[in-house]
Amino acid sequence: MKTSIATVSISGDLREKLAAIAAAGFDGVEIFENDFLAFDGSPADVGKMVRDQGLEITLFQPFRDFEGMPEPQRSRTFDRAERKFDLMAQLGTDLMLVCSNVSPLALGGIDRAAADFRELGERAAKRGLRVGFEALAWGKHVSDHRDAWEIVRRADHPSIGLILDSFHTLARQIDPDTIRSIPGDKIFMVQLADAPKIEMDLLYWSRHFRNMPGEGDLPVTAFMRAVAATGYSGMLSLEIFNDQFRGGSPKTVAVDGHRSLIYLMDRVKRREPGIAVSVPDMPDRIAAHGVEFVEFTADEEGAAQLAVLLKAMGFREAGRHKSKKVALFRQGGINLVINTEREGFARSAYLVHGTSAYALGLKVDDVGPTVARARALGAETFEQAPGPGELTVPAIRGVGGGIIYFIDGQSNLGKIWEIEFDPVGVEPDGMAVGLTAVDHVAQTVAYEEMLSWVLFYTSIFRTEKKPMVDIVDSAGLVRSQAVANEDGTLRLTLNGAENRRTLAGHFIAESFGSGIQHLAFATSDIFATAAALRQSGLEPLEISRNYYDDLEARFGLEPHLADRLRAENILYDRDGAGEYFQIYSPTFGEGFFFEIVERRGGYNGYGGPNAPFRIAAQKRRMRPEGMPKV
Ligand SMILES: O=C(O)c1ccc(O)c(O)c1
Ligand SMILES: [Mg+2]
Repeated sequence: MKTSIATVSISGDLREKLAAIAAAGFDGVEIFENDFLAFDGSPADVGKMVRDQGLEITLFQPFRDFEGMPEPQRSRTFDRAERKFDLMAQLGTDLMLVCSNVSPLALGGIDRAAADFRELGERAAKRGLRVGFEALAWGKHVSDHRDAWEIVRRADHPSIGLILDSFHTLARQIDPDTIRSIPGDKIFMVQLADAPKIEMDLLYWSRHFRNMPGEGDLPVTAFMRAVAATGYSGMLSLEIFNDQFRGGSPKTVAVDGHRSLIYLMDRVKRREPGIAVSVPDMPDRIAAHGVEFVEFTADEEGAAQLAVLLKAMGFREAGRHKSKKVALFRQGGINLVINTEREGFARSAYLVHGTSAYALGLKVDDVGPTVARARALGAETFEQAPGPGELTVPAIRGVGGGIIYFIDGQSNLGKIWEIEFDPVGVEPDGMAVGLTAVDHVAQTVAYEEMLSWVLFYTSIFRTEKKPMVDIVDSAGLVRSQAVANEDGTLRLTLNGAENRRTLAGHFIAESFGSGIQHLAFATSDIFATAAALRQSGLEPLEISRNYYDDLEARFGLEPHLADRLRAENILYDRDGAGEYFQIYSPTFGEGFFFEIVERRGGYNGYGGPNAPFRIAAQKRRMRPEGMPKV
C-alpha cells in the first residue's frame, strides 16, 4: 500500500506540511497548485524539498476548465496545459489531475471531450507525462465518475486515465459498485475523503467539511472495496478540504490521515478476501469489555478530598499498593486507583493537570493482539519500568496524552489487585450504595480534537460512533459524541468544548488539556442508591425545581414518580427503548464530577436533553472567580 496526501489537507506553510507528512509515514504528496503558488521558491526547490523529506510528488493538481471549450478558449487551454507540463517537469512529477469543467462556456458532448483528452494525451506523451480526469460532483456536464470513465475510454490514449475521488462519487450517492467494471490499469489515482452527512450545496460541503476516511458518514469502505476489485494497486491519496484541519496541528492531521488509510485498507482486506490488498497483517478490531479501572493522580491533599467523596459514594478503601503510594477504592465491579507517587508518569500528569483521572484500564481478551493492533495503527505504546513485584501492564498513549492500560484474563494481569495490593481492613457493613460498574467515561476534549479521538477509538476497538449531540451550556455550545461497543459494556463520551467559558471549556483550560471530566457509575436501583447516598452524607447536585415541573408535563409522568425524582434530585430521560435516571455528585477540583445512572429497558443514550440543566446547576455552585466548589 502506497500512501499520499494532498498538501491542501494540512495546515502550515509548505515546509511544515511536508515535514508533518513525512513524519506520519506517507510515501508521497499531491502538490495542490495554490500551495506551490504561495511558496517563494522555484519548482525545482519544491521538488527537492519534497524528495529531501523522502517523499515523492504523486500528482500535480488541479488543472481546471479544460474539456469541451469552444475556440478561442480551447486553444488557450492547451497553451495553459503546456505551461503546467513545463512546471511538472521542474517539480519532478509525471501525473496531472484535470477536474471536470465548471465553466459556463463548456459545450458538453462526450466525443468532443474525448477528442480534447486524446490531443492532451498526445502532448503529455511527448514529455513522458500522464493526465488523469476527475469528475467534480458539481461539474457542468461531467459530474459522475461513469461519464468521466466513458470520456477516458473514448479518448483511448495510454497517457489518459481516470482519477476517482470518493467524495465526488459518494456525495452524489452514486453506487460505488459501478467502479467494479472499470479496468484498474486505467485508474491513474484514487483520492479518498469522507464527510459528515449534512444537507448542503455540494461544492461548499466538499471544500469545507471533508474529513478522513472513517471520521465521517460516507461509505468510503464500500467505495474502496470496489476500487480494490478493479485490481488498482496504485497510490491511495487523501484529499481533505477541511477548515478545521487548515487551522489545526499539521502533525495531528497527518497522523490521523495515515491511521485512517491503514484502518480503511484493513477493513477492505477483511471484506474482500479474494483480493490482494497490501496492508500489513494485524489483529482485527479489539473487543473491549469495559473499564477495569480508572487511575487518578493526586497530591496528598487532593487524594484525601477525593477519598472523602468516594467514601460518601459508597466506595471503600480496599487495598494499598505493596511498594508505591497508591490506594485502591472498590465497589461492585469498579476499581478506582489514587496514585500519589512523587515520581513517574503519574507525578508528571499531576504536575501538568492537577488532581485528575489520567489513566484508564480496559478489559480485553488478550493484551498481545490489542497492543499489536494499536501499534499497527500508529498508536504510541507507553512503558514505565515496573517496581519490585509489580506487573508490567501493557499500555498505549491516548490522543490527548492520557494512558490506556489493558488488562486480560490470560495472564497474571487478571490478578493485579491481589498481586500488587495488600488488602486494607474488612468491608464495613452497609457502606456500598449499589454501584456495579463504570457505565461510561466522559472525556472533555478540544472541539478540534474530536475527530482524532473518534478515529483512534473506532479504528483500534470494536466500537461505533454515535450521532453528535449539541449540548447548550449558557456560555456556549459543547458537542458530545459517544463511542460505544455493541453490548454497551464500553461507553466513552467525547465532549468537545469550543470556548473556555463553558463548564467543559473551563475544565480544559484549567487542567491544561483534554482529560476525563466525569465518570458515570451504573446502579440497578437508582432510588435505593439515592437513599443510601443520603445515609452516607452525599449531597447530590441540586437540580432546578422548574426542571421537574417540565419533566412531569413532557413525559406525562405519574405524579408519584415525579415527586420521587424531585426529592432525590434525579434527572430523567426516556427514548424509544427505555428510561434513564441520573444523579450527579458535587464537582471536584476544576470541574471533575461523578454521575450515577440507571438504564432501564434498552435506553442507549446519555441523557443529552438533561445536560443543559445539569450544567446550569453545576455552574450555580461555582465560586465567583469561576472555580467550582469542592
Ligand atoms: O474543489 C475543487 O475545485 C477540487 C479540485 C480538485 C479536486 O481533486 C477536487 O476533488 C476538488
Ligand atoms: Mg479530488
